[in-house]
Amino acid sequence: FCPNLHRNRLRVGTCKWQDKPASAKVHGYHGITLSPIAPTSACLHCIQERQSLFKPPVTVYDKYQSLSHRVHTYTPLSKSQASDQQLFHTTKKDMDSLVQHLHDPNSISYISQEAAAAIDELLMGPLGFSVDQLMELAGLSVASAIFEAYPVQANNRVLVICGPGNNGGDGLVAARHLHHFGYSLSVCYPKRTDKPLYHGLVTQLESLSIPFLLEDELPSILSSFDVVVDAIFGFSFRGQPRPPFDALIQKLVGLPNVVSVDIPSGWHVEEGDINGIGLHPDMLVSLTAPKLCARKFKGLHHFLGGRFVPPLIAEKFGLKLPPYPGTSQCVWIGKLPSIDVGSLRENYVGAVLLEEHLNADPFSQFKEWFEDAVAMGLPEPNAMTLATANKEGHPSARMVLLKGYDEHGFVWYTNYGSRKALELASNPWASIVFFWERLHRQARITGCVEKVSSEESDEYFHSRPRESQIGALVSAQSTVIAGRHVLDQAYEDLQSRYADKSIIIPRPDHWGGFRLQPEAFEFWQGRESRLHDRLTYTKEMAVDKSNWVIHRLAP
Ligand SMILES: [K+]
Repeated sequence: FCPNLHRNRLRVGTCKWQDKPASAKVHGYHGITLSPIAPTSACLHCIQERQSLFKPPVTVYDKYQSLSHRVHTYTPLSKSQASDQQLFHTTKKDMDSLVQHLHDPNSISYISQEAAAAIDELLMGPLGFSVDQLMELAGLSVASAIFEAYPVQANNRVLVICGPGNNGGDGLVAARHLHHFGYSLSVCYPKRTDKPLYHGLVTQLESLSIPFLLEDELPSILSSFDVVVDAIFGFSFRGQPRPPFDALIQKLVGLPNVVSVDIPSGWHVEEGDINGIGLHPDMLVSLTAPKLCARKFKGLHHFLGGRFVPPLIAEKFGLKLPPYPGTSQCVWIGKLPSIDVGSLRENYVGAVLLEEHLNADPFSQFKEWFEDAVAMGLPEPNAMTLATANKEGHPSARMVLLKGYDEHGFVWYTNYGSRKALELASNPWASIVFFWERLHRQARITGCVEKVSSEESDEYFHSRPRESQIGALVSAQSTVIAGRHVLDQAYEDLQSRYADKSIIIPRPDHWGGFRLQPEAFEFWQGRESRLHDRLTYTKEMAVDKSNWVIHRLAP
């Protein structure tokens, strides 16, 4: 199962467990006990347990086949990773459009206060929306965007400060969703609106035992929150903030990780901070369309939410808005940050690799990790870097796809005239490396390489799609060619030669498999503060050469 927090749904279908007994497994700090087949009450209990135990900084990996648990909206360099699922569900046109918006934020419309109010009226008048409906979607967008920018593991404690209007209502809704996403919520709502909609939202939060804090309680504890949501004023704000909100807004000035809903509170809706309030949030979630003041926003994260604008409104107001990826409720519209490569680092928190967890046999250990990578839905978990060297010791490395593994070794297929094949012919030693980034894991395997039997190559060759078979025939890999047309022409010729699908395409002699027979393995588990776990299996030091000897290496 997958507690698919961000997408507002939970997969509770039948679990797929590859070649494994129905067993519980402990990862890292917390054991999550998974029921073998139908994840019903036991799993729901796990989720509750996960939410209550899930204090930062802990990562728990789910071991069952699932959708990627992270869903993303193209946050460049966000702390989260772009999900392949999401990419696949986005059309090429939308992708192009998104990329264009990322590179040119001016391609998005910014609207005036008057236009925002007029859109509001249209939506809730002739277009048939109700306020609670829009508020629900707006609040969900805000919660989704926060989930993207401030992952729950590292930013668990969230305070939402709500104002007296609909912006405050968005905050109340967002608080509820954030609670369900696994955050620990507190709300400050000093001037409650006396309307059934707001009473309902407050009751919902109270039923989740979310504490409501008085504004007097805030000064001493504000810094204890990881994220503070400013849902005080939105597009109807005018003039100077009046008490008690003036003082409340001042408490947000200078705080890190402030998220403003629609407008940074106290800012003029069109001109920005002309009141000299000094609030400069880290993140802004514009709703429906960014307001003019958002042009002055200089924070790290700018998202657009409110995925409900019908084309009629976009046409009437000449709105240029980016497409939302996949099923996402928000889309990144910030400026691409300049990249300091040296500062790109991930702190690997969560899982551990201890000697007592390790299989005595490295092939079983690899199998377990490989299956974890598959179960996590990682893209191309079988992609590996293959490093070879020629007889002078000059190295070369490239990515290849693992096509099989067992106790005899690790197999991939290639062109026997390629650089790697030529290098292997003169120096059979090679190294392969798998990096499963989302699991913070790396597996390194070194050994001697030999060609697989021609029967094995034949079998694999004929299992490939016909187009790939033709591709293998076409490409004299690693040789210099005059241009792309050489390949296209040869491909076309062969396609017509083998147009009759009953003709078996012969495997060319220059194409086949290699098998690396391991002499050494290293399993690397990223840990906090660079104190990673590294456990090796080697043979050469073993007294009995058939046994593997395990050592721990300093990280
Ligand atoms: K606001």
